[in-house]
Amino acid sequence: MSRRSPAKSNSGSSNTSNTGNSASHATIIAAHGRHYLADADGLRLQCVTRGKKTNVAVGDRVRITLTSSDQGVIDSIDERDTLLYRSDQYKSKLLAANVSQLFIVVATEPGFSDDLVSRALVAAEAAGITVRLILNKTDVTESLAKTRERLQPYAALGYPVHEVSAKGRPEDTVATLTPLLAGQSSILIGQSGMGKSSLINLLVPDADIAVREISAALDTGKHTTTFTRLYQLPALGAGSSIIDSPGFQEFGLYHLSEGMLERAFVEFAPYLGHCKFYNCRHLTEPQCAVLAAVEEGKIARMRHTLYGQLLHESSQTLY
Ligand SMILES: Nc1nc2c(ncn2[C@@H]2O[C@H](COP(=O)(O)OP(=O)(O)OP(=O)(O)O)[C@@H](O)[C@H]2O)c(=O)[nH]1
Ligand SMILES: [Zn+2]
Repeated sequence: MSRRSPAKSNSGSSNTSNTGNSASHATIIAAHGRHYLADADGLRLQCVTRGKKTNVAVGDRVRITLTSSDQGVIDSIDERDTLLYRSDQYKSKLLAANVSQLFIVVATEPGFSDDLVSRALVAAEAAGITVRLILNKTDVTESLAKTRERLQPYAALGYPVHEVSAKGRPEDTVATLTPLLAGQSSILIGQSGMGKSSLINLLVPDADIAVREISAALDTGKHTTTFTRLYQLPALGAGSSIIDSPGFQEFGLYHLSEGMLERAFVEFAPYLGHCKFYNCRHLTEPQCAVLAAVEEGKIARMRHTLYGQLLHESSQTLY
């Protein structure tokens, strides 16, 4: 995958016409290495890519040439609406394609990382995806007030915070989240221990069975929680789905360009274009409107510091 890659995929050459096998349109519902599981109108297909390609993501709509009744080869990827990915200095990892919204799950305890939350927000903004925060474990009243306070800066930026308690008030939790999921392709991410699995189990009644099926089909062995998977939610209307992505401990954004970065910090928007230098990087430049806003307390220092860190990452070579 190339640096600064846009959300659109190259569809590749489609050569479904002369293989003699029937071709199918399908959605990728799980990925494990170079092995994928696709859903074609309820039919499960184990697929591989051609050659060594690994540019397929969960959520991708693909064309598959069947090699048997339940196996196939991915010939092409349809153009993507969105693509969420992370990257370190060496490689990028596709998280999900075609999602319309990202839920970041945090909890009253254990504590969450502002760095990871902000990185996820930036990744979503850069990909053009709506973001919502879910505050889980609100039944843990001792740390509720403090956690709400920590989330306040994100709420002030316009990111909705939805309070739930997967264990304490499961029915209310479902009632809160169901309308948000209807008609959307959503992805749930969160640090370990925030209650993401508990939420998925509430929202997807047969999640356990689905995971066992997927891991058998992909032969993932015991590592059943280490792959991303998509669950269709037909009861919530056509096109509703939710992607469970394994706990993220790091969220590198080396692929974002400087221009993408400054726009992904939504609170910079009123100041962009008002710096003395048209190519201002908002780090140390004189008469920088962004730095002035930080000084005046209009932009949180924590966020500006992260911006500087991400800018630094973005200047590193991505191979
Ligand atoms: N008090 C309380 N505990 C909860 C709630 N939701 C989940 N937990 C507990 O928090 C712990 C972590 O929950 P999981 O659902 O496994 O969390 P996870 O985010 O999927 O964590 P990983 O599997 O490590 O990625 C478990 O012991 C849950 O029982 C809640 O609403 N309230
Ligand atoms: Zn500036």
